[in-house]
Amino acid sequence: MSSELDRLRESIDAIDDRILAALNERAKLARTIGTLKVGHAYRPEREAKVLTRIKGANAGPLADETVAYLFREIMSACLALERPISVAYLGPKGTFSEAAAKKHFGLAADAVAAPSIDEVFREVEARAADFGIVPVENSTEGAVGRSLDLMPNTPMKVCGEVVLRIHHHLMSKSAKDFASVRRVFSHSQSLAQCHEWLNTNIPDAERIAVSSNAEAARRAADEVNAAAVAGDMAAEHYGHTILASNIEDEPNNTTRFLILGDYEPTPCGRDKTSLVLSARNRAGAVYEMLTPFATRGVSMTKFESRPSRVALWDYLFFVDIEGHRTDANVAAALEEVQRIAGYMKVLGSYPAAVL
Ligand SMILES: O=C(O)C(=O)C[C@]1(C(=O)O)C=C[C@@H](O)C=C1
Repeated sequence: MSSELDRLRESIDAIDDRILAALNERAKLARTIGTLKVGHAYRPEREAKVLTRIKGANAGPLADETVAYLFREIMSACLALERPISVAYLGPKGTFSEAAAKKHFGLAADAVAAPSIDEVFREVEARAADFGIVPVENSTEGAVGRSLDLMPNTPMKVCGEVVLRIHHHLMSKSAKDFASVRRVFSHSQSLAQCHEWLNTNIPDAERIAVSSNAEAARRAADEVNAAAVAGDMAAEHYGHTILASNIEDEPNNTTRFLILGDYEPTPCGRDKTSLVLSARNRAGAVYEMLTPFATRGVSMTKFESRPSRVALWDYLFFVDIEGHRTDANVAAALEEVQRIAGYMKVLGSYPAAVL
């Protein structure tokens, strides 16, 4: 006699068959689309539209974020069937950059660890990887200088952004509690982001800054009563036990990454454009240079200055605006800014992060 539970499970099996058939039908269409495309099969503007549409169409009870993640993976698998893609990230395995690569491209993409931010740029420029992902800013620690410094000279385009909530955990293989932790390894930015928590909970443990959180997890795994401050992926990769979760001082700790590649996305409706500018060296020059954005109704979402490294007290300005470079008001504003600025490079127009 079939119980209520068995009947419900049979219904789920029948639905799973329909989902499976629909998934394969979708995959076949994507594969055909793949044969029609020239260049990269990856189309971030289309992916952003699919995810935005699915979130809008979702009737629940699954959350919009949940269905978006499921469709992220479906598209990742469909893309791999068209043409597998590789993505260089700042390694080693277990870094937040790897988590950002997986969040943006899904699990079917081939994520390749590079030893430095410079090497991520080089791999994409040399076509050793299809795309690269680099961190550009953290909500508590500010700009990632090296990523910005390499932007003006790369022939690659910015073709996407990823926003990742950063959760740090205290993890160890050998220490069973806070009291037995003698040394804590982490990247200097992460030690800074967890400064208050470390002062309160393990004030006597020595803090050692290393090149990445993943490297910290590796070092801590080899040493008795050592711990690391790192993320979930590093804990999993090095087999640590998490002694305390989410120890970052700022609960909204977020890092923004940019995707680099030899591809210029067309508009998707919710786009951003990244630029580098330099102002002529006279009073009011920066104000004057940015005025066309205000008069054309273009919103600026980021303004960051960095020494140009060409002349003393000479600066480059990294600016993000809303809209695509081909939108009429953006194109008109850029034309005026170009005339006023000493130098302007459009790094790329790309879909604003959906996930
Ligand atoms: O529409 C396309 O161009 C596709 O290749 C299909 C698809 C998808 O699965 O929806 C797959 C990969 C692209 O990055 C964008 C979308």
